[in-house]
Amino acid sequence: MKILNVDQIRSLDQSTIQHEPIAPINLMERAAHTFVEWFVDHFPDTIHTKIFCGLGNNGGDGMAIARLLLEHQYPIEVYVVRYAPRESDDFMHNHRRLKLLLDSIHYIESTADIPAIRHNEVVIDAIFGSGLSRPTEGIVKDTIQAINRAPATVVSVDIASGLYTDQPNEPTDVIIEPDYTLTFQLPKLALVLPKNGPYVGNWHILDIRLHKRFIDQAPTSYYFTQPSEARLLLRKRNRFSNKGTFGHALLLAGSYGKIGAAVLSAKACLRAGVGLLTVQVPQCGYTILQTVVPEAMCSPDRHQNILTGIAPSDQAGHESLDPSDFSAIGIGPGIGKAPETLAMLKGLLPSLKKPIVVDADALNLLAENRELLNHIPPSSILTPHPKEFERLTKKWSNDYQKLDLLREFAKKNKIVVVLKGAFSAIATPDGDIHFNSTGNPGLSTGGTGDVLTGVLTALLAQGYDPVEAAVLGVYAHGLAGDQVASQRGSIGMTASDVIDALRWE
Ligand SMILES: NC(=O)C1=CN([C@@H]2O[C@H](COP(=O)(O)OP(=O)(O)OC[C@H]3O[C@@H](n4cnc5c(N)ncnc54)[C@H](OP(=O)(O)O)[C@@H]3O)[C@@H](O)[C@H]2O)[C@@H](O)CC1
Ligand SMILES: Nc1ncnc2c1ncn2[C@@H]1O[C@H](COP(=O)(O)OP(=O)(O)O)[C@@H](O)[C@H]1O
Ligand SMILES: [K+]
Repeated sequence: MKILNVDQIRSLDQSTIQHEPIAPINLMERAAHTFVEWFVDHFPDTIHTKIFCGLGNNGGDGMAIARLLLEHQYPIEVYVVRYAPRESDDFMHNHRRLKLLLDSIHYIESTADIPAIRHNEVVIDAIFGSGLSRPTEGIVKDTIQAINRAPATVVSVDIASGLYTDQPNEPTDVIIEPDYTLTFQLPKLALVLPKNGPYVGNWHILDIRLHKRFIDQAPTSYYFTQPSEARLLLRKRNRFSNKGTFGHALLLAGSYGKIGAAVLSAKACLRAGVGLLTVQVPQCGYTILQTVVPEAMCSPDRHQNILTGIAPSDQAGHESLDPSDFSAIGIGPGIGKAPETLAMLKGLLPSLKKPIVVDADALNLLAENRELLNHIPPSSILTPHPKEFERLTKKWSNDYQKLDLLREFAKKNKIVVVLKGAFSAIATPDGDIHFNSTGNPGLSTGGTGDVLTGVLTALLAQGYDPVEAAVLGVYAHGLAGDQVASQRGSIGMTASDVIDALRWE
């Protein structure tokens, strides 16, 4: 699904109005209906609801929502924040209609007009939407602060009032902190950025049937992975397949005290459908790996505690490993940053021809030896969390700047970069950014990144295109987390739970 900018969203409105065709006021009515459908479903107990409206079309939505909630017997109070002398046409239309049904509409012109808000109420925030053009000031600011202080549940219409849709806010800006944002038709860039977490809450998309052809043709470099899109990437298995069909992956993982990282990646790699798996671990991990992941072959490093090279240990007659024998290689989970491990990377990277997966300390070694980036095979997948990404690049001053850095880094190095976190951002060598839609805070626990490395290595080994592997793998990893959360809650989720919940259907 595309993420469009404010100008495109405005044109999308116009295009819908022209091509459907539909009168603007009816489009607003449709938006309000869709909102109320969600609201009634979510708050079935006709809870007391205070609706705060601005004077533009977001306020117009609020007026229409108020009327529809009245029809559903909700006890409502409506407050118009009078910050300017002029209202939009569609606001005025809905204002007139509401006045016929409601004894009184309240107007907020000074702080004395701001009502007390109780905990057992819901607030609907319809002050500003995508038309926000400057920081909130004066009475709007006072009202927003009062709403934020109140113990009630807050639901924002389209986007929290005060939050820009696709540009950074200043830290001093006063913005609604909603529990829910119900946004119309398409996700907005502001909704997927970490710093905006408090101004977004749980957000949902409401389909208001805007002009599909316009959306299809609109240029963008931002996408949000939908379930149907992820499912389309999934390859069907041939009835006559054999284990050779699904590739042979090599994982280079683990060091003394971190063999668990190798175990988690290995198990996840198998659960993501790889045909054959070899794991190279330091010798201290050999027995562990052979015991807990019997499906994988294990190649012990010549070193007891760290990885030093993919040449075999000469004892026990192990066969020599040749990187080109593997359909995909994943490097990094738990490997540490010993000089010998760096030497292994330096020796290995220039010899590689196929895309690999690079994670964790392998990324930190790259950050400390940036010339190695030139030897990463094109289309490889790097999976930094924000701290690792900062080490690879530099500090950013806001999330929009971070996205620019991410895009440039992926383009310049011709690689796929998965910047992990809530709504992980996957940058492609072409400069597109795909935000993931699955996952939850339960995944914020040690080992889940190792699981992702195993998953992505397995998908590359099966021949998935690297961008598709990243989009699908990150989606499936998050979905597994969601599955665990729905069964046992998100607190206490473990990386092993996530592996067990991986599904490919
Ligand atoms: N997209 C869709 O598909 C659909 C969209 N719909 C709805 O329309 C909403 C967009 O409506 P909108 O364009 O009228 O903008 P909105 O946010 O209501 O306010 C703009 C007004 O506020 C003013 N203003 C701005 N910032 C200010 C500030 N800090 N302090 C004071 N004033 C400020 C601004 O003034 P100006 O910048 O012109 O000086 C202007 O007068 C959208 O979010 C959605 O809810 C649905 O109904 C149907 C389908
Ligand atoms: N709040 C969250 N919402 C969704 N996904 C999350 C959240 N926190 C972490 N994750 C996911 O969990 C994984 C954590 O990876 P990483 O930080 O490397 O952890 P580890 O140290 O366990 O390897 C990433 O895939 C990340 O996207
Ligand atoms: K709003």
